[in-house]
Parts: sequence; C-alpha cells; structure tokens
Amino acid sequence: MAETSTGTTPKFYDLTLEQRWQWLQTHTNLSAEEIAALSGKAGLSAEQADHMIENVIGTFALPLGIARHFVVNGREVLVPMAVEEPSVVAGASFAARLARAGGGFTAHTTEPHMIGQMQILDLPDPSSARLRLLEAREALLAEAAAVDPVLQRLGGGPRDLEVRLIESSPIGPFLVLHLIYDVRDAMGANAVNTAVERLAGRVQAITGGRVLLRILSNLADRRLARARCTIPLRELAFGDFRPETVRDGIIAAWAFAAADPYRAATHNKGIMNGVDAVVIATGNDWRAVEAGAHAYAARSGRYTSLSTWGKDAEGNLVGTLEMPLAVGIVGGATRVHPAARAALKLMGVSTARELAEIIVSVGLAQNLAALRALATEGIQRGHMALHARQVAIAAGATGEMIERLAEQLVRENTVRIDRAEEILREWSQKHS
Ligand SMILES: CC(C)(COP(=O)([O-])OP(=O)([O-])OC[C@H]1O[C@@H](n2cnc3c(N)ncnc32)[C@H](O)[C@@H]1OP(=O)([O-])[O-])[C@@H](O)C(=O)NCCC(=O)NCCSC(=O)C[C@@](C)(O)CC(=O)[O-]
Ligand SMILES: NC(=O)C1=CN([C@@H]2O[C@H](COP(=O)(O)OP(=O)(O)OC[C@H]3O[C@@H](n4cnc5c(N)ncnc54)[C@H](OP(=O)(O)O)[C@@H]3O)[C@@H](O)[C@H]2O)C=CC1
Repeated sequence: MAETSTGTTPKFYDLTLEQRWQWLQTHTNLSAEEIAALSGKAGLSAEQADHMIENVIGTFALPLGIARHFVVNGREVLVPMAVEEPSVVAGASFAARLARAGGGFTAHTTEPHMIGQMQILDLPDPSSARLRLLEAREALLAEAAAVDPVLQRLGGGPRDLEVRLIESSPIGPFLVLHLIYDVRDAMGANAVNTAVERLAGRVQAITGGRVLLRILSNLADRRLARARCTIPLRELAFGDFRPETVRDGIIAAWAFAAADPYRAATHNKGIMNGVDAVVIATGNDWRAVEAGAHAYAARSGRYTSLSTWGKDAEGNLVGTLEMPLAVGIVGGATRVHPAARAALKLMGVSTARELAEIIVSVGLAQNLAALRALATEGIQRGHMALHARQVAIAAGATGEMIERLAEQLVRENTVRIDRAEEILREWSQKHS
C-alpha cells in the first residue's frame, strides 16, 4: 500500500518541533488554533480547567506525539498519543509499519451498549422477584427510554434487561438488574447512571425490595472492539534473526501471557501503553477503559492475555485483540478540552465506534512492538536509547546538551543517571 502525504519523507521524528507544526499545517485540515491547542501553546487554560474539576490550581501537561504508518480499515490515520513513557510512540509506529505491509489493521466494534447495574436487597423470595422484573421488561424499558428523549432521537436508548441472582455473597443472596443501554457516541456513564437512578422506584415497587446501588458497570463486555492484522513473514527479518525465529518467538511470548497471569499483566500493560495514550489524548476516561480491559482479561476466572498471536497457512504472523472500549467523541472532556477536540479531528473520526476501532488497533500494534523486541534483542536497546534523553534531563542537562549527553550514554551502553551526572561534571570541568 503506497504511503500518502502522511508518509515518511522526511522522517517525522527527524523534524524539529517547529517543522512538525508546519507539517501539520500543510498536511492536515487542522486550523492554526487547533495546532496551537495540540502544541500546548494554547491548550487547556487554568480558567477552562476550573470549570472541569474541583479546587483547580492549574493544568498538568503530558507529551503528545503522533504515531505514524497506521492504516485502519483501509484508511490512513495519524494517531495522537499522550504518554510520558519513551519508545511507546516509536514502537507503535514501527509495528504499524509492519502491519501496513499486510494491509494494515482490520477493526470492528459491537454496538455501543453499556450496562447499568441495580443492586436489589431485602428480598424474601429473590427468584420470584427476578421473574416479576422480567415480566415487566417492556414497561421498564419504556420508562427508561422516556428519561432521555435526545439520546432516543439519536438512535440510542435502552435495549434490554437482564436480571441476575447472586446466590452467595457476604450479605447473602440478592438480585442485580442490568439495563443494557445504547449510548451512541458518548462514553455513556451519565446517561446510564441517570436511567438506572430513575428506574429505582419502579423496580422497588415491582420486587418489594430495596434498590441500593445504581451505577454503570465498567466491565463493558457488550461494547467490544476487535482488531486483527497480518504481518508478512518477510517483514519480520531483523538483524541476525530469521523471520521464522522472530515469528515463533512472538507466538511463544504470547503463549507465556496466555498461560501465566504474572506475564499476562505485563503483556496487557504493553497493550494499554497504546490504548491509554489515545484514550487520554482524546479526553476520554482512561480509568474506565483500564478497569474494563483487566476485568475482561479475567472473565474466565483466570487472568490472561487480551491478544492472540499465531501464524496463517502461508506462515505469516497473525494477531488479534479484543477488549471492551467505552470511549466517546461527545461528552466528558472530549468536547471541552481544546487539545482533545483537535486530536479527534486529526484522526478524522465521526463516531465513537470509529475511535474505538483506531484505539484497539493501536493496542494491537503496541503489543506487537513489545513482543518483537522482547523475543529478539530484548526491550532495553530500543527503549533505553529513547529513554536516555529523560535520564539526561534528570541529571541536569539542558538545551542542546540533552541530545549530546543522551547520545553519549547510548554509545557507552550505560543509560544511568550516575554516569550522566559524571559526564556533565567532566564537561563542566573542561569548560571551566
Ligand atoms: C523503539 C523501536 C521502535 C526502535 O526500533 P529500531 O529498530 O531502532 O527502529 P528503526 O530505526 O529501524 O525504525 C523503525 C520504525 O520505528 C519508528 N521509530 C524508530 N525510532 C523512532 C523515533 N526516534 N521516533 C519515532 N519513531 C521511531 C519509525 O516508525 C521507524 O520507521 P520509519 O518511520 O523510519 O520508516 C523498537 O526497539 C521497539 O519497538 N521497541 C519496543 C518499544 C516498546 O514496546 N516500548 C514500550 C515500553 S516497555 C513497556 O512498558 C511494556 C512491556 C515491554 O513491558 C510490555 C511487555 O512486556 O509485553
Ligand atoms: N464508572 C464510570 O466509568 C463513571 C464515569 N463517569 C464519567 O462520565 C463521563 C462520561 O459520561 P457521558 O455520559 O459520556 O458524558 P456526558 O453526559 O457529558 O455526555 C453524553 C451526553 O451527550 C449527549 N449527546 C449529544 N450527542 C450525542 C450522541 N451523538 N451520542 C450520544 N450522546 C450524545 C447526550 O445527552 P442528552 O441526551 O441528555 O442531550 C448524552 O447523554 C466521563 O467524564 C466519565 O469520567 C461518571 C460516572 C461513573
């Protein structure tokens, strides 16, 4: 697949900051104001932030980078990533480049259905109460639909009811009602929470019980995002490593995560490196996405890998990722934070589902980058080379000295703060 004007000449990472902003001006449809919001020159002000949370004293910035080479469902995408960790953006770009050689990422999502939960206590006969609720399904759904006529008009609203009997808990049995709610382009917490709070009275009347908790579930397993990619075998050749060795190493690395929760936690952290970075850049709730991902990884009762890796009949590497992704393009901070708005525009997404399809692809790419490095040279060479700049800054380097010191640390293969401080002392003695 030919790379378009969002391509690599010259390498984006070789440009200066100023040149990258100019590049955005000529290669994207972002306005000068939107580029200023992304660059941090005119991002979220303390005054705007003061309307968002409580006791505001300012804002907290994170680096914002753009991952390159992504093709998702046949479309070139520039992916904004807000993350403090070196090598995440580079790794995602590298893996996206491998994937584009096989046609990029194919991603899809289920309908944006969230689950609202109601905990119903003090039931003398929970089994009969469960059936009474199911018999009242239509009336309850109609009442929930009336709560939000706007969402209803947009094609969303309540879709289904489930009633679960929790037979054993520290306080004995109780019922849980699930309201399945289509939240369209929102993350949906507020619509769902409003609906379950409003239904509580009717549910109490039907069951004779007491409704205690009324809140959405972050285990959004009705709102899944899935991505797959095929990496042509030849693309996996790396240094002295044969492509078959790299492929089989990646598969063996995945098998480790599939079988062992200690490894799965790190493996999934690698996936979330990419997922969270886009979730944050777009003003979405990363705690909700994190909670959903890890709960989904443990849904069988044993915590495991969110992704899979294997090979196809031609011997190419194939990867998949499936996870809940409750993200929106309206609501929350997505339309309030100027940089989040610009980030959404940069990706050209017009629905929450499209956003989730990009995010799940980035998660799969990030996983591939980490596994490829781990199964070959190890994580430290690529990661530490990029981390060296942070070490240089921490040691006290400023301005042009940062790159110079980082390069020396990498050359010496000693990316350590004590060595960085020593070099700085040597340099200052030379100049004094
Ligand atoms: C870091 C690389 C990509 C270097 O890898 P490399 O072989 O030195 O890269 P390269 O020079 O051959 O370039 C390949 C592509 O990488 C990208 N790239 C290369 N350098 C840059 C740069 N400076 N800035 C931006 N992009 C860069 C860029 O897209 C480039 O293609 P191009 O655009 O030139 O055609 C590789 O070593 C890698 O992917 N490492 C893994 C990185 C990673 O996973 N980091 C996450 C942090 S570790 C962690 O938290 C998770 C973990 C590992 O524990 C998860 C787990 O255990 O599963
Ligand atoms: N456990 C959790 O994860 C919790 C998370 N939160 C927080 O909730 C926030 C997200 O809630 P969310 O409900 O998404 O945000 P908002 O309530 O801010 O925005 C969603 C609302 O936007 C309106 N809307 C306009 N156009 C659309 C469209 N095309 N599709 C869908 N809705 C549309 C609807 O309101 P209307 O119909 O009324 O016009 C909808 O209810 C985040 O800040 C999150 O941190 C809050 C509580 C718990």
